[in-house]
Amino acid sequence: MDSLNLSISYEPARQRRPQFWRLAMRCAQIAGTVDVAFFALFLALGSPILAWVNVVSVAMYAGAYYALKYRINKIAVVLIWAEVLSHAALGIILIGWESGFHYYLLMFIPAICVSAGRRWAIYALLTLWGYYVALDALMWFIEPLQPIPESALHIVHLFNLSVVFAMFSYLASYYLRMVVSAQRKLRDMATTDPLTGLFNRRHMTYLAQNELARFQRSGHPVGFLLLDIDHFKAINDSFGHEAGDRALIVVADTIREELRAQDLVGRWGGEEFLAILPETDSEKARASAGRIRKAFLAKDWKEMTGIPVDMTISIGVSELRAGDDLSSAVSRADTALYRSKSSGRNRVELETA
Ligand SMILES: Nc1nc2c(ncn2[C@@H]2O[C@H](COP(=O)(O)OP(=O)(O)OP(=O)(O)O)[C@@H](O)[C@H]2O)c(=O)[nH]1
Repeated sequence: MDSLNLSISYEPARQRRPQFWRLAMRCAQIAGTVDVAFFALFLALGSPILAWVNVVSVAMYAGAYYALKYRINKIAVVLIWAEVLSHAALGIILIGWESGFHYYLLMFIPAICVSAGRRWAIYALLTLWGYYVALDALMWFIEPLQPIPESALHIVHLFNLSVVFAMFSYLASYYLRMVVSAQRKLRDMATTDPLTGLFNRRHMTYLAQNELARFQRSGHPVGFLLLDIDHFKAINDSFGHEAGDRALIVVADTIREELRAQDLVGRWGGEEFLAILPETDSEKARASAGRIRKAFLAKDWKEMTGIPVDMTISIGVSELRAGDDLSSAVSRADTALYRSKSSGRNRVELETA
């Protein structure tokens, strides 16, 4: 965990959380558009100073947008902060607390929490809180400098409230999507072999334990195939590791294609694969293994991998037995695989009774 934190904190700031900066760009766009609407609203309500404040705001958001586009994130952050803080203060001092301009300050809370380190986040949150309270307290003592009619004030309040509601909802759903997609990526990374896209050994062990538990409950048969490419070292040695990797991908696809959707296939070691076949006894598992072996023979390896060698595979087959644990079933398949290798390879061998 510590090493993970270290690696994150040593990344350059602009590369950190790129989604955050993309979101900031989107927000600058939305806020600029809202300020154009504000310009029209305040002109209509007879408050020209606030109308022209919005022209400055639009310019600041446009500046922030282009700063983010060219990755000058610090300038963008300063522009956005300056805009929101000054706009909220001006709006409140000119037409009153009831205008609801202070709601915009609250939008900084989630932004600070996701973008700053913990210490800076605490300082920034305290400063924001102080600013918010100071504005509130100020308005107990002074009257708005440029009051607008009460009905107009209600309209401004409703407008501000609605914009902040909409933006919070948008931000919340955006972050939810981000978290869900990050979770999915993490799960894939934890369970999948990056080269072949098959399950990795750790996840296969987990899935195998589930199958074992199901077998112990229901007694339904579960077949195991241990598959090993023949003379794979020679392929690496003759054509290079990258060619070997290409071949491994095609091998994985071939195994996957010949099995059913409910069968579980994983990369068990370098050029060794494990398949778990639910509801399959050893005879049926042997038939599946035979299909895979034949598919290897039928494949045009040169066309698929660029390697001018026909690859073959040896397969050991076993079936879960009462009292088995995972390693005993795999180990019987391994013994059968060894027999298949020692009897000349390109064969399917069944475990002995
Ligand atoms: N390209 C590539 N090669 C790998 C990978 N993992 C393991 N290997 C290679 O797989 C080869 C396995 O060699 P051996 O265990 O001697 O087996 P073999 O040459 O297939 O011989 P038999 O299994 O006896 O038929 C080694 O050369 C490993 O370097 C990988 O991810 N990519």
